[in-house]
Amino acid sequence: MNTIRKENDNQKEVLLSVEHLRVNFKTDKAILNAVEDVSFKVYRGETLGIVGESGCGKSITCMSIMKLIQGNNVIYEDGKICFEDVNTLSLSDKALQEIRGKEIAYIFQEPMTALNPLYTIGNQMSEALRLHVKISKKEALKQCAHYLEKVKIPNPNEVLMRYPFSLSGGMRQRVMIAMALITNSKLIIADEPTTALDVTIQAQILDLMKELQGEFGCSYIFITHDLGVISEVSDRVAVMYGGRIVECADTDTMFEKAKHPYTIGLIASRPHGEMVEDRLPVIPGNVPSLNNKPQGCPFHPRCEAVMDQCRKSFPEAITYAPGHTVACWQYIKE
Ligand SMILES: Nc1ncnc2c1ncn2[C@@H]1O[C@H](COP(=O)(O)OP(=O)(O)OP(=O)(O)O)[C@@H](O)[C@H]1O
Repeated sequence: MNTIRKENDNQKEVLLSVEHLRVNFKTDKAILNAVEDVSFKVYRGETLGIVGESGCGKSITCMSIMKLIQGNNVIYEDGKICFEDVNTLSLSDKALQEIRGKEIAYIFQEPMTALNPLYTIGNQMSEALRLHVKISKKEALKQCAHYLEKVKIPNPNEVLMRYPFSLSGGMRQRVMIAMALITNSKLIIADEPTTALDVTIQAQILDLMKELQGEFGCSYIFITHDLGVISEVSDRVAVMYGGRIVECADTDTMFEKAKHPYTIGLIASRPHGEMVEDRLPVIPGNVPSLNNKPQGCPFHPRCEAVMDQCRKSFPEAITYAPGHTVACWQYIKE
């Protein structure tokens, strides 16, 4: 049987390494496995896209990095999350507070999740900065205006005095990006940041994020269910299904040489420019719910290439080619 080869790091510097992460939720009736044995790396200055259908565990995986999951029914059963060699899962709340918003920032689909409607933008941005940097309020506001300019918000001094509800969705998302950059975050996790925006604003925000990455050298994890967005922004892509990463590769390889039947189906069902048929192919069936996950590979009930082994156990990921891993029994030779 193939053994797992170490991923080819190509001398790139690892910023974040998630190893064998398992996240469960305890309910009255059962323990639900939301994330199972997930491992991936994020290199300095790159964008990793995480893609998969709703409920596959993208957000829970990424929120675990900063232990952001609400509620006391969450169990980090196993795994390690090394951010610059610190295991964030083992940190106290106080130590995590130091990292949140400074080293690692999380941008949500709906910025109002993070912005307080009762305070002005200037108040919130400057206080977020002053949590991590010892400067006067006046100096902080000056820096805030500078960063609002960076995210191309016109009249930044006027915007600093406004309340979040008086800004458009696109403007609020720009404010969130400015807040992530002002503290010099090394890793920005963007969770469907453009899904709620219309297409032109979405394109502007994606372009802006790319431009700022060039200037600030930060890394992004970009969570989305939209393969079009992934192909635009990502250097590498991890595909999730049923709480697992089923395939990971650089973006070109993923779109041209995907190996996992789920990835192949996902790419085939994507609207594209040269469509000759009226209908897009769809992957039959639905994503399994957490309390009804099939044994073995969670994709097997929907998979056209299903084999006996797929119903019994989930395969270990193998390195199909340098930098390209896939977890599918088809590629494991006995
Ligand atoms: N607090 C919780 N208690 C129980 N189950 C939860 C809790 N939070 C999330 N889940 C479940 O964990 C699974 C993974 O959720 P997650 O939000 O990571 O999915 P996702 O891939 O990000 O989906 P979406 O694209 O819809 O946001 C889902 O089935 C979700 O219902």
